[in-house]
Amino acid sequence: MTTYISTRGEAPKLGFCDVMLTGLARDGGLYIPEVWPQLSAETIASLFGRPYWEVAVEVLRPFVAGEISDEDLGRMANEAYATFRHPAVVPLDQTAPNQFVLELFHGPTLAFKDVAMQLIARLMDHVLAKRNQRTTIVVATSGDTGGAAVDAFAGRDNVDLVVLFPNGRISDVQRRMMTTTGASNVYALAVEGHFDDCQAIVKGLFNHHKFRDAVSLSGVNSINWARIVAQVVYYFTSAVAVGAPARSVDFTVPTGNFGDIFAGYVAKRMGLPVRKLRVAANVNDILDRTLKTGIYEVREVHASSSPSMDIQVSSNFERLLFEASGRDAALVRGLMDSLKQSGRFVLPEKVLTAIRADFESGRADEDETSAAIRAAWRETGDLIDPHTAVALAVADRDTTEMHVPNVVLSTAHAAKFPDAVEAACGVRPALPVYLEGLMTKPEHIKVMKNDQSDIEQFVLSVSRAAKQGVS
Ligand SMILES: Cc1ncc(COP(=O)(O)O)c(C=O)c1O
Ligand SMILES: N[C@@H](CCOP(=O)(O)O)C(=O)O
Repeated sequence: MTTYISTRGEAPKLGFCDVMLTGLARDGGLYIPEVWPQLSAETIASLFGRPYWEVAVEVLRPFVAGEISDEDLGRMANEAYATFRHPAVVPLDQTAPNQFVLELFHGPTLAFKDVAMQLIARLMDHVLAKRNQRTTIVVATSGDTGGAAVDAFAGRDNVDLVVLFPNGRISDVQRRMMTTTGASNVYALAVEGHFDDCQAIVKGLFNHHKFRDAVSLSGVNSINWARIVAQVVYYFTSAVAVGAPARSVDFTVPTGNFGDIFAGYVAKRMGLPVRKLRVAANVNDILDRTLKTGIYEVREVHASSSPSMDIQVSSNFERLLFEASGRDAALVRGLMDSLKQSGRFVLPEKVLTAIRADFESGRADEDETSAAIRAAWRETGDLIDPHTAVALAVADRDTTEMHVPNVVLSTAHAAKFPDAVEAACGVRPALPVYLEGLMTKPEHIKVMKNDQSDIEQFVLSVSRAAKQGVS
């Protein structure tokens, strides 16, 4: 059985199912496997051409072994990816010599979050039912995680889901995906603040142990290891499609909370020959600045046309700090304390060097993002979303090694951001037919102050776990 340890070194070691239900570690850190599972070159080569759900079983098996059987995992993966509207689940397009675009937006809510969320909703339900437990999930979203969670968890018997989103800072389509479900176990809260405020509240709830135990709190943000591991799968499918393990591959990833690109790092640690992982940031470029200067410094958040990446505090960077420091939990605790107290920390030289061995970075401003949307439309007739456009702009400008295939992650469908796309190229993307009613359904939203105790009161009032005394 794979065991998991916290990046802050002061929480109990857990197995996969407990890690998945726990979310944030009790010492405020993030869980990571004690030992990185390895896939051999033969196993990686054998993934070529296989159905996506089968590859998911191969990649996830070592993380869940001894706790979830292959048969159960296969059944849940099969069901999860049957909800996608493309037979390849995550098709790969070639757009230039050695440039490929991985379309991760064919799931029910048109963003890459569906890839992990459809699977982990089934995994959580499976484990909760076996244990006869209920849970209360509180999730923070800058627009996409929330919709994916609502779709995946609406109507499930063992879960209440509370979604916190920044009021007025997400697209109408994103908001409606969270507010129109009508499911009695889903609550959409519009918080008067930024995404970082919502994420800080969620972490605050986890760090309030009495509250956390009273409502049996779980999280499905990328603080949850299960989210990361489910995202590792498409790094394998796409790399194998462009020649791995015989060839190395680069990835360019539109980045905010650092979960998606960290999944690429996990793939590399498991044996996938990844040369560089390229962080693509929008104007909220804290990670690009950090990689260039070694100083992680929180600044004001600017509203951009790629709102899901309007983030300053990137949760999963903590997992990378842990790895790049040689798993020095005391160092991670010190850096996180400094972040809390002063909004910044300085990376020790050896940590920065280790990070730069695996990562590069770039940023695209609003004009560059619009130009990338226009260029894609003019050159290929494809409408791309602004997050994908940030990555394409960075890939086109900052790729340093033209002989290595570069896979750009396309993380959302253009129709989730119709105003930004239309403003850039003059064409308004239409929602797929199955979502046609979305813009006219009644919405259920509660506006909340940016205040942890108000949110706690709300969650307590809706949590059936709390009412039943489950801890
Ligand atoms: C469409 C889209 N692209 C990119 C990102 C950034 O991904 P991550 O937060 O995993 O870095 C997000 C938000 O997570 C997103 O919703
Ligand atoms: N961009 C995300 C922000 C939350 O990221 P997560 O991967 O930690 O869930 C969003 O769309 O909500």
